[in-house]
Amino acid sequence: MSILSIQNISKSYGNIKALNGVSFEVPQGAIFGVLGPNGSGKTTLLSIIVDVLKADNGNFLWFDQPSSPATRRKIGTLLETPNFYHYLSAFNNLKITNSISGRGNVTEINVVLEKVKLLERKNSRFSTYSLGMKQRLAIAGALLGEPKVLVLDEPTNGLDPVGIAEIRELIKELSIAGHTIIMASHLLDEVEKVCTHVAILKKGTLLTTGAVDDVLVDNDIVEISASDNNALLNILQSYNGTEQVILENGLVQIQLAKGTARPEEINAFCFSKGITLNHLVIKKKRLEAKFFELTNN
Ligand SMILES: Nc1ncnc2c1ncn2[C@@H]1O[C@H](COP(=O)(O)OP(=O)(O)OP(=O)(O)O)[C@@H](O)[C@H]1O
Repeated sequence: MSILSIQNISKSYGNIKALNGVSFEVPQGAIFGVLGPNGSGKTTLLSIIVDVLKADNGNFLWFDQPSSPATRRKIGTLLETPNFYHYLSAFNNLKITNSISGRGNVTEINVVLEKVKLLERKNSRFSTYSLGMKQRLAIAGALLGEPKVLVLDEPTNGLDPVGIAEIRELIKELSIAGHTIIMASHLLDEVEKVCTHVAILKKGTLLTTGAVDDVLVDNDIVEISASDNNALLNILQSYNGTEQVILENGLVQIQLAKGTARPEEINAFCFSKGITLNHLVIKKKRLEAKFFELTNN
């Protein structure tokens, strides 16, 4: 079953097209990253799927059903930092969250505090919390009402490295505990480390989506040269399996799918076409380079 199915969603603010016909599916149990640079439409998309904003076109289904109070009860959201009271304890702050949102009940508060590892500090004032603890408390608030799905907008934004690591660990633990997680991020590294699936947005358009291992797979790059690199480029047009062949810094770069680089084959192919190589090196394409290429081309 697909937890969320987004179909052809578009949204404009005046003449700014924030989302342009975006479609993708979030599988059950995924940690799904919505990845894109600033301004690519991530917050707009998350706001639409939690009914804070209305799409101009397109629709979305939660648990194969149109959005309704019943589906919304199964979704915990954290789109912006909640306004917790600084002079109250974590426990009392969550009591207020519970009474305002109507989600969950008071007996659940200790359970969600335990989940985010704040139970021991439940009576400490919010003002004594580190930024990472404050964010974990915000996630605890989103966990009230036992949601099946958590929607988090840039959950590690503004945190120090320790806080970031804590939140990433927590997200993985919540996933193991059975929650499907949908999170926006502008950090490729974060999506690689935390997410199982990804949708990459650029200026409101979906560039690609799928399992992280498939979408962000490393490519093999074979770098070769000969005395006449233009002739080399030319013959490679008929070499099977290349994804891209370019001339860069005086070397010919052949991009191949991961694990398909066979240097002896390329060497033999060039030789059979009358070209002797004077350089042959295999490299891995950096994921950053791939992300840069995806979002810039
Ligand atoms: N209320 C608004 N009024 C006008 N334009 C808006 C509004 N909200 C967002 N936009 C514009 O829509 C586009 C998408 O913004 P959005 O906040 O969804 O992107 P984002 O990927 O979440 O970016 P960021 O990471 O910076 O928050 C941007 O060009 C933004 O300036």
